[in-house]
Amino acid sequence: MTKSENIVWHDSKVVKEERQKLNGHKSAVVWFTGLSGAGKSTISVEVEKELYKQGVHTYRLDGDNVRHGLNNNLGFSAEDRAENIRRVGEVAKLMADAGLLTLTAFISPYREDRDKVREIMDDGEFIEVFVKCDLDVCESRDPKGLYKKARAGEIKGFTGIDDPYEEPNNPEIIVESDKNSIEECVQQVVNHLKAKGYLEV
Ligand SMILES: Nc1ncnc2c1ncn2[C@@H]1O[C@H](COP(=O)(O)OS(=O)(=O)O)[C@@H](OP(=O)(O)O)[C@H]1O
Ligand SMILES: Nc1ncnc2c1ncn2[C@@H]1O[C@H](COP(=O)(O)OP(=O)(O)O)[C@@H](O)[C@H]1O
Repeated sequence: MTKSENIVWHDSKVVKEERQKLNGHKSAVVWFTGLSGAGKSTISVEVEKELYKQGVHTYRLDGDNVRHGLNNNLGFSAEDRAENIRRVGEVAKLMADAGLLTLTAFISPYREDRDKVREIMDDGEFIEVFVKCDLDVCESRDPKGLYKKARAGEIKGFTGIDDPYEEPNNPEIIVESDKNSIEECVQQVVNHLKAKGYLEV
């Protein structure tokens, strides 16, 4: 769906596959989803560090960061979250087209919004990582003190408290951050990428 008319696609003479060849690895979007405090940022940061050590070209998009710039006009209504995820999905797709293994860390609470991102990606280039963690554990971690504020009624529509989180039905990876250490979760993601051939051309 585009609002503008009279726009015509212009192809580049260098394509994604050539960029991947130059980089020596595939490109894709590794999409972390889960409750606030589940560990999306922590795990994706460590995965990126590990991939960098292995010579992989990466970039990481994080909800808190993107909402300071590109998406600073969006709040947390269902409509704004959908638009947040739509824009991030498009940016991540461009980054994958540029040859990067792109990591994203957004709550992305709605299955439909995540599935729409999957749909715009080429086959095999959307790797959904469900960072599974009991709400009780997320709340006890409360790294930013937001659950406390939500329970006190100072934040309305907080995911998991008075706003929904829809678990993925069929994610490529499930890391259980309330059962396994940060290192184990990181290794699980890196191992998957290696085993599925993403780290080579
Ligand atoms: N109402 C409400 N619900 C959930 N989260 C809230 C809310 N208000 C602020 N925050 C903070 O914003 C971060 C989530 O931003 P995202 O862009 O990932 O959210 S979403 O994907 O659009 O749902 C989230 O970051 P993480 O804790 O890293 O997930 C919170 O720090
Ligand atoms: N196995 C684990 N995986 C990820 N984070 C963990 C784990 N165990 C404890 N934590 C802690 O939980 C918190 C997760 O916060 P954060 O990464 O900001 O979550 P999110 O990005 O999902 O909101 C951090 O303080 C982190 O150190």
